[in-house]
Amino acid sequence: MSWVRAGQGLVGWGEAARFEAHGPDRFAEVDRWWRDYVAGVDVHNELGVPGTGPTAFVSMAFADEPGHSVLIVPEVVIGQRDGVSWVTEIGRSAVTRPLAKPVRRPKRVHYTEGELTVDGYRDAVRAAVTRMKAGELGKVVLAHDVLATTDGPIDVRFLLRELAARYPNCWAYAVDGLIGATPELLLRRTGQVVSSRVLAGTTWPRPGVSDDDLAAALLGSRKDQDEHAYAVASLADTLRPFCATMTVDEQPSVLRLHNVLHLSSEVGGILDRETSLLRLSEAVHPTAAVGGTPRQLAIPLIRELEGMDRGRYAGPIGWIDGNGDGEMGVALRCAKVDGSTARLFAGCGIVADSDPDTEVREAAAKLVPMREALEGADRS
Ligand SMILES: C=C(O[C@@H]1C=C(C(=O)O)C=C[C@H]1O)C(=O)O
Repeated sequence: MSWVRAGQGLVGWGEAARFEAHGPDRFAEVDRWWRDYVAGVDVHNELGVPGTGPTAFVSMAFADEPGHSVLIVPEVVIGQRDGVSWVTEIGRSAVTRPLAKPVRRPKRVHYTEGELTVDGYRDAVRAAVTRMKAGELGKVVLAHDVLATTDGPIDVRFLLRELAARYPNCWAYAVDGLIGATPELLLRRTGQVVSSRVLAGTTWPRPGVSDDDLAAALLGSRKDQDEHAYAVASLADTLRPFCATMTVDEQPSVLRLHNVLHLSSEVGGILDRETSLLRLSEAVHPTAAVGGTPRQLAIPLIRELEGMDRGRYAGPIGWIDGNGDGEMGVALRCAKVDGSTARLFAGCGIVADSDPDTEVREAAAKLVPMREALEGADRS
């Protein structure tokens, strides 16, 4: 298990406990189970900072149905933040296990279409544009999948190492077979303080165009600004009821990654009452960065047009501690790994002005991180 950005974060292994939940009450059920678990453990904690003491990794299903959500309490958690490092052991001592096996790199990777083919995706985007031009809704985020098969079992540690090296600005995560490097922070809670990094509006590198020109074009694009504004408003509107004060960036900035550039806004708040990160995540998920606007129309439309189960892709993923603090990212730029296969996902926000072929290319750019990680491509 992992949640690491720029060398800081948490890594865990072993399984001291696990809880799974389904359906619309999944956040409340995981929250309740975690509170009961924490109440039942005898804690020796010399640091008392977030991410120490009882700590669990969490990965929530995108949709109420289908899909399953999971919380795992590792036997060992290694943490590092602001020059402080720690080890947490849960249950019997597991640090002194026999040495782990060497990290294995896949020798051969073969790609095939997923449940929603690229042509099917283009058709879905076209259908969504028609619905939005008719004024049914403002934005919907549609995704498709790609299957990768390798010559032997995929070593999650190899993928994490590759992702962390190429995307130091993203959170390299792994929870129960869902691996990725997300640039998007749904919510961080540290005591009363909450923050979020909302992304929506994307471009990608092309030969002969400088990153500065790309960034300027993105900032100047009405369509991307509109997509972005929907996402920021959805996060801010659902978080506001929990906050005494809130700040929202007036203008987005540009987040530059090596495969894509995004419009990015920071939202911050001070909670007006004790609310766990899980319950806050329940309120804000799915933002219009991965769902749409209005949410109650976008979610059924996603199901209708994608016709596939997203599973935990685009759901909240991260860690929580015994005080209800933690960090939840949006599970993007990821793959669900199962033995020697990986199911990669990527999606794009669709508005009335979207062009289906351009959205297909944007989704392809968002698949790059996992493809590079699987292939162990040259990092220079
Ligand atoms: C849906 C994805 O990404 C989201 C959609 C974006 C967009 O449409 O511009 C940008 C960032 C993410 O919020 C994905 O990566 O699969």
